[in-house]
Amino acid sequence: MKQTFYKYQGTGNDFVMIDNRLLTFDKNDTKHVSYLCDRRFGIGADGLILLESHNDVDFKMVYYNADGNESSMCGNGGRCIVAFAKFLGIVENTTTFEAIDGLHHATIEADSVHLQMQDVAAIEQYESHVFLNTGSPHHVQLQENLDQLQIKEIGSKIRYGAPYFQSGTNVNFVSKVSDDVFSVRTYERGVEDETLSCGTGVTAVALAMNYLGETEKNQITLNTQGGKLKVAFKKAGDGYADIWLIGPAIQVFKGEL
Ligand SMILES: N[C@@H](CCC[C@H](N)C(=O)O)C(=O)O
Repeated sequence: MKQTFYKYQGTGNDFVMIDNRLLTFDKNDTKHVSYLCDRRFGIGADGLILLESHNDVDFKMVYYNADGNESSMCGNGGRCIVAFAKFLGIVENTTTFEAIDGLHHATIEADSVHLQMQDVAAIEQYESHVFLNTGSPHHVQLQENLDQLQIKEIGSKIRYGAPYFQSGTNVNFVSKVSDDVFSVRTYERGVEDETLSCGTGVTAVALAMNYLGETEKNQITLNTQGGKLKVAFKKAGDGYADIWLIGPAIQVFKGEL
């Protein structure tokens, strides 16, 4: 049986999107997922996302990295699946759905999706970086000469090095533009390369910059290689709550497998 797929992108973080409400997609075939995400032999994407039915909320999101493995939360993918659910007529402009890290609320305003992220209870501060989990694990470090960095090379050393090793982390390099604007480049675990944008990554960067006192603002603009995202949040004890990731989510094309 032919399988219809869609391609979505959110600030250049791109995804194969499949309506799997009839459970026809083989979720255990890691090689097939990585083949579909391959940019030379397949469709090409940073990840693959299945939209499935849910008993209590609007739908369920299942996320795979380009290496074919199911992974933790994808913020840009979360925004894209909300746009996809609207396209399929499952939701209108507000929704609640379940992802691997729990329930997410979202609203749609024109091409922009506002996605509520899970609260962050704690941030670990080290000499040269901070570490936090915004649905996915993120190493965040301030960096000069961001444009000249060999992200794949230095990101991979950090991702596979101590204390992360095989389970790994995503790695974000940040430079301050102004009090409420930061530029970010991200090495993504599971893609094992720089991606043009990472939603949980820019969320981690915005919280980390506030935590380190680099900004007192609670709405930050993040310049990624693929465009601008916004993150809004409230401080809550030692952590952060009411965290929103805001930006475009665009359908690029439709095809058949
Ligand atoms: N692109 C994503 C992050 C996807 C998960 C990540 N690669 C991991 O395995 O931790 C985003 O937009 O958040």
